[in-house]
Amino acid sequence: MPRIILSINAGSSSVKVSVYEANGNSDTPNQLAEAQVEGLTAPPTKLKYERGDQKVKGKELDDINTQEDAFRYILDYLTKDNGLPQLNHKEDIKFTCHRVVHGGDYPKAQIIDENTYHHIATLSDLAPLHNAPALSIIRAVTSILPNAKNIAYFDSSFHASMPPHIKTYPIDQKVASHNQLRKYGFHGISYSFITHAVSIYLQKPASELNIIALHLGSGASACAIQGGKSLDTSMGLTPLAGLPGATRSGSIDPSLMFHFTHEAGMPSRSSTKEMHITTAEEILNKKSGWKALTGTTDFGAISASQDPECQLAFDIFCDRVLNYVGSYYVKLGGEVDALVFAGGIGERGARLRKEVVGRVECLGFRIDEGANEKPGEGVVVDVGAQEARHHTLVCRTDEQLEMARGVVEEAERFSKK
Ligand SMILES: Nc1ncnc2c1ncn2[C@@H]1O[C@H](COP(=O)(O)OP(=O)(O)O)[C@@H](O)[C@H]1O
Ligand SMILES: CC(=O)OP(=O)(O)O
Ligand SMILES: [Mg+2]
Repeated sequence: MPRIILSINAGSSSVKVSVYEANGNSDTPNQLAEAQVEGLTAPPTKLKYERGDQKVKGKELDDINTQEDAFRYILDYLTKDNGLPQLNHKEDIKFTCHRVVHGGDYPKAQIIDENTYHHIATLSDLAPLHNAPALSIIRAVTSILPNAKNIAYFDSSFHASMPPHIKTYPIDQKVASHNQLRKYGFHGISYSFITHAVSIYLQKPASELNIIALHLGSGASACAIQGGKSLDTSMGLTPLAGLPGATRSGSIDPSLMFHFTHEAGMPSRSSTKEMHITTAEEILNKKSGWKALTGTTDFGAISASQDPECQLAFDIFCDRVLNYVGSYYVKLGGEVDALVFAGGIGERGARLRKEVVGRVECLGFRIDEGANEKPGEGVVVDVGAQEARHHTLVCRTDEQLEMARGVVEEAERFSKK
């Protein structure tokens, strides 16, 4: 009998849930449906749904404010869809995969039992927009689908390969080691998908593939991938470091906060029993980025606007992205197969791609304007000019599929306990 897998991706501005059917002898899960609630940081939230030819796009929703609300809404929607009889019996859902952003030192996916749950909870302060919402969904699944086995996939695992001189911060090493203060890096489930997809597209084994990958969504990061493994990435101990995002400042001078407010070190009023953050962390994670600069977190609207604040936000993003493309190109010794754009902004932001690629022409990249404006169908699409030295690709990343594939691949390990 086919097994049903529910794959849940709780991002900072969206929740995406895909339903798969996996047959015993095939290693590729077959997608039955995909539902997405987006706009959690820019209400009204909207539903996108796809099952075969059946499509719903942009249905506005009321009273959906958190990732848990979004998940409960989606599960209800899926189970009420008459065209999805596979979900009529909740007990048929054998596995649920959960994207958990901060997994500390976990090098691979884990079955969620009491120990893993508590370990993920202890990391909540280090991913204030992510771990607690993911745990709220895990709790909901445990009560609604008691028969499903919950597996956590960590955004940080892909970066376990970063060498010590890249993951170590130059601070007192006793404190660093005691408090586990190092660079972890995130968006790893997406980078793993991208590596696999680009390796197939370029017909080059992943172990020989060098790419500069940009996952640009509500949270944005860059990754230098060498021989299919993470060499460096822009996020750090927390997803705040590196590129700016919808509500995040990205990297700033660490002293800035003490000049911004005298209350920087005080507990934030939005701290909860599960998650403690300081006022500084609250400001830099939730009240900065595109929201602070322009009043909206919708980068599509920012890119289309002529307002000076939007133009400034756009220019800042291009500038910070360039910092990483340039330095990762050097770290990879110029041996780069492709520059890859992914995530909501990377996949849909033609203007941003054009601007960034235009600025790195000196490195051998060049955009094909027609292909860039309207990238064709497919998981990976070339938007670079034919004569360019390196490819410029758009990859429609799919974190849910990456997790579901992992479950099928490791079904034996996950079925044991
Ligand atoms: N046409 C567009 N051009 C640029 N950015 C866009 C466009 N459409 C959507 N976006 C942006 O994509 C981002 C969401 O990306 P996504 O990767 O789905 O987010 P999340 O981090 O929640 O997973 C939002 O900032 C949204 O404004
Ligand atoms: C790690 C991270 O920032 O994720 P997202 O872009 O989904 O918020
Ligand atoms: Mg995301």
